[in-house]
Amino acid sequence: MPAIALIREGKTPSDERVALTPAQCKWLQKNLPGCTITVQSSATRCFTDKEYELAGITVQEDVSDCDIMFGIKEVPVSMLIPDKTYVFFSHTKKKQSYNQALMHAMMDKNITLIDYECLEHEDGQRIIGFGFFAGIVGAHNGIMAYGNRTGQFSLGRVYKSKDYRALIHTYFGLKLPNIKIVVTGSGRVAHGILEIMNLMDVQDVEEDDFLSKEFAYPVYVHLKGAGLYRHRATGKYNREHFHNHPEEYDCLFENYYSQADILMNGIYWTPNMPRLFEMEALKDKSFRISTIADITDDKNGSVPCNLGDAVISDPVYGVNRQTFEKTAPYLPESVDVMAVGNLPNELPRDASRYFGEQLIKHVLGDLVRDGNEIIEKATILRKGKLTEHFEYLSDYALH
Ligand SMILES: NC(=O)c1ccc[n+]([C@@H]2O[C@H](COP(=O)([O-])OP(=O)(O)OC[C@H]3O[C@@H](n4cnc5c(N)ncnc54)[C@H](O)[C@@H]3O)[C@@H](O)[C@H]2O)c1
Repeated sequence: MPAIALIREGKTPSDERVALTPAQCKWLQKNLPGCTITVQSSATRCFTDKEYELAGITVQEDVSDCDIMFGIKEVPVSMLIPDKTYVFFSHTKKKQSYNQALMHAMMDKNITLIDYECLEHEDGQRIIGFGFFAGIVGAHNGIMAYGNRTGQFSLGRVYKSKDYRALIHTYFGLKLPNIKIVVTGSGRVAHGILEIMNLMDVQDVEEDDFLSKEFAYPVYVHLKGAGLYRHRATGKYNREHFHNHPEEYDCLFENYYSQADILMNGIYWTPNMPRLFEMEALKDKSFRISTIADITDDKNGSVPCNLGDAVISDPVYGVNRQTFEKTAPYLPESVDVMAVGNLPNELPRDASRYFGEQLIKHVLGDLVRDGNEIIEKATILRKGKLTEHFEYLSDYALH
């Protein structure tokens, strides 16, 4: 059986997440006969070297004896070991220019690349991801930003809590004002947002009521699928058709921006999908939203006033409603945007545990045995060459 390594993250700013926790490694070594895991030592990983050692896992600097290298973020070229199989989020499948050099290096080094993002069930639903904790952290940060803007309540930073359980304790006694929140999306991110809505005692209301009433308590409406999109000609929504022809649909969010205080965006978006609103809408006096948590986080994407990644240490900025320029947060003439690309890193231990569970449940056994169709379809490179499913990357991979 191929030997597994958990490699040290090398990207800057450093990421603390890891694919398997010490307890999960221990469980695998016991329950998956022949499985051996070696952890490359790291000073910044959310589980310390000591924690892995206490779980009976070998920790060392040199992992060149291993066969399958599990990481999270892009592996720096200087850290790539030739002829190995790497599994990480490569961010190459959309021909991202900032990772083209990495793609070339992996080809030169004869590497087999499996990308977590490309692991999909037959119907296209992604199998593993960090979205749930992105939704948790993003929703918290959105509410926190609204509190900072209005001075009506105060929430601390997520990363200051030891873990998710400790975070939940900080909500004790929190009483939100009578705000109206729109939550969008249907995947893991949306689930994480809804979890925070429930924990903060924000009530779920129907679309019609949200659009026509004010409430004596905080409320949210959850928009997805038919609640968010309508075919321009037929007036209907069909999930499969929408996934294949999103450009034929209108977005219904426009009806909501004059009725909501906060937008929590968790949709999956590509440039051929309609945006939630256009930038000009910010000038509209009826645009009531003052805080946007764009957890989806596509720059100038579904939320056009997402002006680019903010960072965990400074997650909120303003966007002037007339000039559309970036400003300090919490100004009267601006809308606040919270859009950070690595939100789960505010709760790295919980996010890693959640990720590892999915990895074990759906992928790892088959990966170390003979592989399967799902893994095949997520294999971008085999021994340095593009696989059939990723031939469309050939111009990007050419060098
Ligand atoms: N800011 C962050 O730190 C962070 C972290 C994780 C995810 N994200 C982003 O949030 C967004 C949502 O992520 P998620 O984890 O909820 O995703 P997910 O894979 O769990 O769910 C995606 C949902 O979108 C739907 N969908 C609509 N059109 C689709 C299409 N054309 N192809 C595939 N699915 C389509 C799917 O049916 C599914 O319900 C993604 O853009 C993701 O990159 C951001």
